[in-house]
Amino acid sequence: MSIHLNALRKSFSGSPALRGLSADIPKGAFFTVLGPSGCGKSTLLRLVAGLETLDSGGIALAGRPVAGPGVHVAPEARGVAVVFQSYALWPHMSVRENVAFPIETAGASRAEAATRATKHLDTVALTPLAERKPAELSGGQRQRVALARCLASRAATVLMDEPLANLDPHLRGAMEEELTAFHRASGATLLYITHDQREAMALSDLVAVMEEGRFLQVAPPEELHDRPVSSRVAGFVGTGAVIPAEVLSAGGARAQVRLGNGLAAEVGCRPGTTRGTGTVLLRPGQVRIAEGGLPARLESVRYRGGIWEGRARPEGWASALPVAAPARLTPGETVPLRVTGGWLLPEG
Ligand SMILES: Nc1ncnc2c1ncn2[C@@H]1O[C@H](COP(=O)(O)OP(=O)(O)OP(=O)(O)O)[C@@H](O)[C@H]1O
Repeated sequence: MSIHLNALRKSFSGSPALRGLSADIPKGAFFTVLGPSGCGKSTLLRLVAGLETLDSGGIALAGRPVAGPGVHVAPEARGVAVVFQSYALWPHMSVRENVAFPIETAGASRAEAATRATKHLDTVALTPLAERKPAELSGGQRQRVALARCLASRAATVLMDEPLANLDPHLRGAMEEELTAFHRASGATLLYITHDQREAMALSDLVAVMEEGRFLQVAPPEELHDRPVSSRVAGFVGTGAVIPAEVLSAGGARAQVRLGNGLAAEVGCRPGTTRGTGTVLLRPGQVRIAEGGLPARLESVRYRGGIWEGRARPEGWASALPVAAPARLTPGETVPLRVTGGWLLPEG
């Protein structure tokens, strides 16, 4: 079901956690909230789940107001399932019972609950471990039990608070696949919380970048990466450099700019951009080593599996440019740079 968030405000002892946050999350979307620790992500999720009450604003699920002035629908009546970082499994129940129990309490017969539990344990490849207790499982396996329980609940909306945070990197990759499969299989609307930008990019249809109780930008991952609204958003997503620029001319979605003290480039921009000063975001792939380019000294180099990424500073420049190359780069060497892309930031 769709989730409508309208001007949400919430303070704790006078300090605001949410400061007028609004968004429309379409039915069936994988919607991720990305932001640093303390920006209000868990507060938002708890408000949607009904575990906190709003100070002002309103929340509607599938068009039905569930929180707002004079309205507070109880968590169990909202039709949402929540997966916390801690998984919240019942320790005395087997894996199978952990999945079947909520189905039974929701009114299904014992036989029906057992059938559905079996089906969903199979989906997350846990059938061989169905009779174990949670204590006898790895972190990733526990996570899969929590996912199976979510699938079995047939909740139309699933809220997930950093569900992969406790897993090692290898397991995270596998669990990302599970999450994508889960989303596809269930057709549920997912409100997913993370502070890991790589995870947000890999999983989501839409990402909201959150800072200090507000969304700075809500967009599909590619748009957030290639066309962020501000240097703040650019800083949350991917790597790169923000360079002062002079806009020489602009037409449609392209602008001719002069970067730093004289490097010419054509970059993307919002329609309606005018001449003047601005800032340009350059991603590593948008600066190439090419004959006749501006000489720059490599200050640092990192191997990224298949490509080398470095930062190179042209003489007299205040900031270094990101550079990517298929061949080995060596710190200290001077390389000729050409800019082959970039994005003029709308808000500096
Ligand atoms: N129950 C509470 N009582 C008092 N302050 C709270 C409470 N819950 C959250 N806060 C405060 O509200 C702000 C937002 O907290 P929240 O847990 O939503 O952030 P977060 O983005 O989820 O952080 P993290 O990524 O570290 O979990 C923080 O300053 C936090 O200290």
